[in-house]
Amino acid sequence: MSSEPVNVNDFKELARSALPKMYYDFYAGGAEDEHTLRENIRAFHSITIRPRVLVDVSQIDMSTTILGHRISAPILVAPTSAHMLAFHEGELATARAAAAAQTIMVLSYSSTRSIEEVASSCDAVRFFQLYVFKRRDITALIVQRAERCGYKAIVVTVDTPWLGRREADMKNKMVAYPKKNLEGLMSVEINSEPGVQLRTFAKATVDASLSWKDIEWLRSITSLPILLKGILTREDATKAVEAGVDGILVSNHGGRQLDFTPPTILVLEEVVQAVKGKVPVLLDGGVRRGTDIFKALALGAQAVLTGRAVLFGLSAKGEEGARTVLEMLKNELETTMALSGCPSIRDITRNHVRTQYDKLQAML
Ligand SMILES: Cc1cc2nc3c(=O)[nH]c(=O)nc-3n(C[C@H](O)[C@H](O)[C@H](O)COP(=O)(O)O)c2cc1C
Ligand SMILES: CCCCCCC(=O)C(=O)O
Repeated sequence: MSSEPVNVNDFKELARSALPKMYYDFYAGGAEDEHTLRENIRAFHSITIRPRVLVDVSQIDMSTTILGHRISAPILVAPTSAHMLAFHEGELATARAAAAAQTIMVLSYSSTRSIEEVASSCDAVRFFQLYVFKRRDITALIVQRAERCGYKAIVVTVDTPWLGRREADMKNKMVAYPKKNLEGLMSVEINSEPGVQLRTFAKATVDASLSWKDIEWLRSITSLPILLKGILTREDATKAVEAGVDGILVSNHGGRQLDFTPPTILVLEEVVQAVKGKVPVLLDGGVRRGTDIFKALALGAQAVLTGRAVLFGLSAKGEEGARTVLEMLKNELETTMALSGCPSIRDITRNHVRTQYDKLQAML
């Protein structure tokens, strides 16, 4: 690309040129036919915006709070693994980019920089993402480390009892990357072929028996708020609220787990209605534009998280790239709010969007 990137898709192309194919495919790819991966993005395109005019938009305020923490805009950094494959400073650079954008980064348990290193990289509010391991003692230890290092919430990923089949990784014979947080705690040696090492590792370590009763156990090991990541149905949203969690993240893991799960933006409203405002509902999956963020907020999300957009920025231009991506998304959201007649986040309502379902209803 000869000109400077002006949007996330431009950064995706830069990332494609900057990275070895194996790493690019690991970041960009999804499970099996990648139907959900594509639909996450396409579904945003099926929703139109109903702008209101003659509203005073001379001042736009995108700031909001998540679990009591003020952020500059409702865009968080989703937990993604292995940032050192993108840039030598890895998650340290991402953490600084998130801090510069005055937002929250959720650090992946499978980061290539440790919980402690990221905590001391810069001053910011951060959350920690957790997989529950068969070794519950090690799980508890990791949570304690995150708590001690000042992380403000635990985001428990519940859509990964097994790792999804990522066929690009199989074809590329993707190699395992270091799991910094597990060093000295458990063996990360994997006796399997490149291409399936991550799946083999997940099968050996992640507790596939995890179930609703274990939320109580999670509660017993931390005083931090607990969010569940990977909820896609009203049934599970209701159970999550009953189990006493502090927040829900509507997510299909960016289309990397079960293919043919619905695009997150299309099930957001179902979850929001089931939750009845009892806990915050967040969304990730396919967010590439400020208009996507606006649509998610209109359908009831308190904020969105973005995974690949930040990875593309980091791969293309390191810390500056990750920061630029976050700033671009903020700028696009700001423009969308101004052009839709919404000077603040609370002015964005259900009436500001029209879904395919709304169109069908109107025809009845
Ligand atoms: C390369 C990559 C690694 C990821 N690693 C994790 C992880 O370690 N833990 C987790 O809960 N989700 C992980 N995810 C899923 C993200 O948290 C998020 O759900 C997804 O990226 C959102 O979709 P998007 O990439 O379209 O924004 C990963 C996603 C990608 C692309
Ligand atoms: C122990 C499970 C490995 C998880 C790998 C990171 C991840 O979630 C991903 O999508 O990749």
